[in-house]
Amino acid sequence: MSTPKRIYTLSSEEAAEAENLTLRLAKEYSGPADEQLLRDLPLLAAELPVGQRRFLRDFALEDELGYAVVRGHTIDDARIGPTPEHWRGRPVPTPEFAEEILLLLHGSLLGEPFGWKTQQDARLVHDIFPIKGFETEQMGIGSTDTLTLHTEDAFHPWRADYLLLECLRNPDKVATIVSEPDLRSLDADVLELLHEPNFLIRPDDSHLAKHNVTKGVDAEFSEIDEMKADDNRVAVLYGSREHPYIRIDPYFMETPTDPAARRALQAVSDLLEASCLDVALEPGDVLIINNHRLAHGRQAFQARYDGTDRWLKRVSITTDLRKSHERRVSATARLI
Ligand SMILES: NC(=[NH2+])NCCC[C@H](N)C(=O)O
Ligand SMILES: O=C(O)CCC(=O)C(=O)O
Ligand SMILES: [Fe+2]
Repeated sequence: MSTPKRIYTLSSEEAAEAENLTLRLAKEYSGPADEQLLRDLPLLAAELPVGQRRFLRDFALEDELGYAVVRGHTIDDARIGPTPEHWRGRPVPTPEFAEEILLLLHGSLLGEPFGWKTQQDARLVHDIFPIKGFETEQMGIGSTDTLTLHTEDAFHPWRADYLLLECLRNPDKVATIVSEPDLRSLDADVLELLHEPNFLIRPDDSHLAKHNVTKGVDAEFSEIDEMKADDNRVAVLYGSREHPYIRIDPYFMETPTDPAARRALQAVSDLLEASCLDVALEPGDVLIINNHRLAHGRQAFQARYDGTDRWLKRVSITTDLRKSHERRVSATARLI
């Protein structure tokens, strides 16, 4: 048994290898949703430096840590160009296609990338940067308010197993917040209630029709609407009793009417808040989140809106495409 490692820093030779690989692939494929690229990803990932690949595999298999960082990729600031004003209306491929490929390659060592028909107009690789007019929103595109702690897409049974965030720029060192609570510190009765289906987690606002192009996706948005009002109670903790997994987004959860369940949710929320750490991503960092263990968020900041804003890329990874089979149009389709 090796102890899990938190960070892998590439040597300059490894960074050059990874960069050459992604620049080459960016010329060979048409965009992040290129069917052939998605088929080829695991084969292509075999060309990434072996140390980095082993690090990701250890992280996944040990399943101990909530997050890990691969640091030291080269980001060509001039090539990627200014931080866009919006994720809509970008060219395909974008100038940062090589960086999107890098993120997808990391993901393919952990599982299969997928996207939501109800989020960022069904794009597979998401942009996270501040957008004018959304400053106070509880979405990745907000800024002036702390993005509260959450499991990514906590409301959904097919949510990601891993969430990957890649930093393209972050001049003000705005921190991503990570919280890896020691759940064993909770009282036994609280733990018991959290392991039972007592809780309502609602879809977050990024899945609302008003934030997306809705053409042809009516059924999916209706389903999101239904999920905002249904009575599908779920457990916040699951898996082993000794080292449980967690699924939580207090901001988008209903306050339980039962006083004991309410206290249990408050206790785990307080523990999450007390377990927070800041991780300020640097350009070239890939943050790998175990979405069954980590709650994450982001510190508040002041957007610049001058092309130099913080800019991350995000992709969701599943270890089991099959569970969403009914929703995907073909065996290899990635949108659910
Ligand atoms: N507590 C929260 N703010 N939850 C929602 C998280 C933001 C959401 N994942 C987005 O894409 O923007
Ligand atoms: O901006 C960050 O560091 C995290 C963003 C995030 O959690 C999200 O967009 O869901
Ligand atoms: Fe998130």
